[in-house]
Amino acid sequence: MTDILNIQHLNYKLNLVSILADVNLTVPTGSIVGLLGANGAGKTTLMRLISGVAKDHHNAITIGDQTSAAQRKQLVSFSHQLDGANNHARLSQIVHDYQILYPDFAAAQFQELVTFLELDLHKRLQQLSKGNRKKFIIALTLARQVPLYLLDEPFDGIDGMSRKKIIASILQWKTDDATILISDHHVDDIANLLDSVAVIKDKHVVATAQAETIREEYGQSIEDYYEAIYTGGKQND
Ligand SMILES: Nc1ncnc2c1ncn2[C@@H]1O[C@H](COP(=O)(O)OP(=O)(O)OP(=O)(O)O)[C@@H](O)[C@H]1O
Repeated sequence: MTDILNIQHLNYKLNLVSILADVNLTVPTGSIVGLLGANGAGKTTLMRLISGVAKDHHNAITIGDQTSAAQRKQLVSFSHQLDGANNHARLSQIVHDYQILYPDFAAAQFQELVTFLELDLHKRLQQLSKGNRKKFIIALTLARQVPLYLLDEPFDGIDGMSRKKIIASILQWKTDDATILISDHHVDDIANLLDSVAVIKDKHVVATAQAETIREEYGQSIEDYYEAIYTGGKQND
């Protein structure tokens, strides 16, 4: 199996402070990988770097065979939380702008996601509950036709029913070739979705493992595996 994402010796500083140090990670095409780490571990920063929103000055990140940020942006759909969006805008307007920005946006697939997630596109962004805002972000993110999707804490603060719907939508709309990197600190939420995990701690990826290996060889749940790393242990495939 080929790797869609390859990160070699990635270092990243903000205001002279080291945020990520010597991060190495490969992600096989078609897999769903959990990027796990405590608050402040660097998950969002890593996703910003992968997507090209934040600058990796040393070309340490390769997607497909592309290392430049401009090229990588075309290959990644990143759930960037709509921070820059106009809160007064109707969802339909935001979708329209998104379509112009991303020619790979599949309108029919987006419409299916909207129906499935029961979103009302006539509403304004500011009228959405936290959960519905998350659902809207998921629908926008998954509607792009790209090899790599980055979902940054898609379940943060949302109820169990909505979580199940979002998980179902991820599974239903994921094609075999699509790869998903999904960050979370509540491992329970995503454990059943994952093919493998990568754990970030102390500025780097300290452990990677297949979900099957964790369960069958280590005899652990993904949550136990993750917690053991955070309380001192360290394991790699
Ligand atoms: N603009 C910034 N300036 C300085 N430090 C920053 C900035 N943004 C993030 N950081 C620091 O970078 C580190 C990683 O933050 P990041 O948001 O990537 O973590 P995270 O794993 O996504 O956390 P969470 O689970 O809480 O969202 C943190 O220590 C944070 O304080």
